[in-house]
Amino acid sequence: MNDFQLQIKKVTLHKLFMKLKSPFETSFGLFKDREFFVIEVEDETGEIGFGESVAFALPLYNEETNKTVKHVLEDFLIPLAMDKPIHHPDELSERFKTIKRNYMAKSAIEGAIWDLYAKRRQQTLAETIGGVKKEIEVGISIGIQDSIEELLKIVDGYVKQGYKRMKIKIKPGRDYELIRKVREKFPNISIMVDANSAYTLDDFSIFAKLDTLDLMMIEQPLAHDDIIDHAKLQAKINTPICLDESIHSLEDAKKAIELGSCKIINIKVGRVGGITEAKKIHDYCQKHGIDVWCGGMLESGIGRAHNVAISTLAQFTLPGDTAGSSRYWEEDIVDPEIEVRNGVISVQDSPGIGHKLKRSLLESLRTEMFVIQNKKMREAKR
Ligand SMILES: O=C(O)CCC(=O)c1ccccc1C(=O)O
Ligand SMILES: [Mg+2]
Repeated sequence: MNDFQLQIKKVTLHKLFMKLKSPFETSFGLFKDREFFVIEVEDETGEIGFGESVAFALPLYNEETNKTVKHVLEDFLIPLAMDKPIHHPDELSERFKTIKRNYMAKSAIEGAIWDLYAKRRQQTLAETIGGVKKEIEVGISIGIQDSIEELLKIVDGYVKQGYKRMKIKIKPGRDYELIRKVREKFPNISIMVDANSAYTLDDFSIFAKLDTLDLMMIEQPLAHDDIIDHAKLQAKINTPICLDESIHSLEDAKKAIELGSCKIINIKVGRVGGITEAKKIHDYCQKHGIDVWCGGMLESGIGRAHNVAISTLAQFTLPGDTAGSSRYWEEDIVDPEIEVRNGVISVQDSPGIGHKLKRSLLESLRTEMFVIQNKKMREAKR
């Protein structure tokens, strides 16, 4: 096991453009489509792994964009990944340490290498990272709607489909009254809200009212880079606060937990720089009794498959934003598509992410492609 190694021969960045089935509105903006990179890594044996970058076209969720991801991958991370053989994917976060932040770029290449590594070992990605579940529970994220009638109808539809919890996006002016009506109509379902950092402590009265609605949690109510005000808010309400945007690393998680800024953490592999860091946060939360769940970034099936794998770790005790392929896409780029049955996904049992890429569909959705060859290997062969 110790003498295992893989050497990266070639990395291909496929930039895709996919139209969403219907627009998705958050407090920071409206998505009508999704532009992102699929990362394909090939090693010296010809084995291939896939990763997905979760950055958006615009820096509205955090500071990264498709352009920064491409720049950082091409100029820094891919050369570091190709520099010498890899014995285990956990080595990469150490190798990337000199490059500050740029977590989504790091996660994109690291994820592809995890998939490749798992395939080389003939294991599922879930097994490779230490997952223990064969099935995971799934919640759904519902964008801001034009009317309460529309919102109630959508919630009703997802309740009937069996989703295990409803997450409803909120923003100032579209919060308490709407959620109160949803709670009134559905007294017994799990409801949470996600503000995507749209409020400040001046809005305390809104949180005091939301606190009466028996919500599972309130996700990232305050600034994207804050943990101090979140601690002040958490001290004044019973509803657990869940942090998303504020947590980029194990260090961030430790500080937030110590301060009492949250009781729950949403782990997005892309936001924390990859699976290795996500596992560290998971393990720490497990030790400290903090529930975690897997967030989503409107991924294609490649990113979703990685999310399913990470969700099989034991401390992912709450349903994640891992709704299936048909939630956002007319047709997904993976085969089989990610399928949710009665609010549950069955974890694939074929090696790696367990889903094949639909190559011709990928090509038809591709707007740009960049191929980076390992020059060292080419020279060695000559
Ligand atoms: O992928 C999903 O289904 C979750 C969607 C979601 O809530 C979201 C989508 C885009 C950006 C941020 C978020 C979020 O979790 O905050
Ligand atoms: Mg969120």
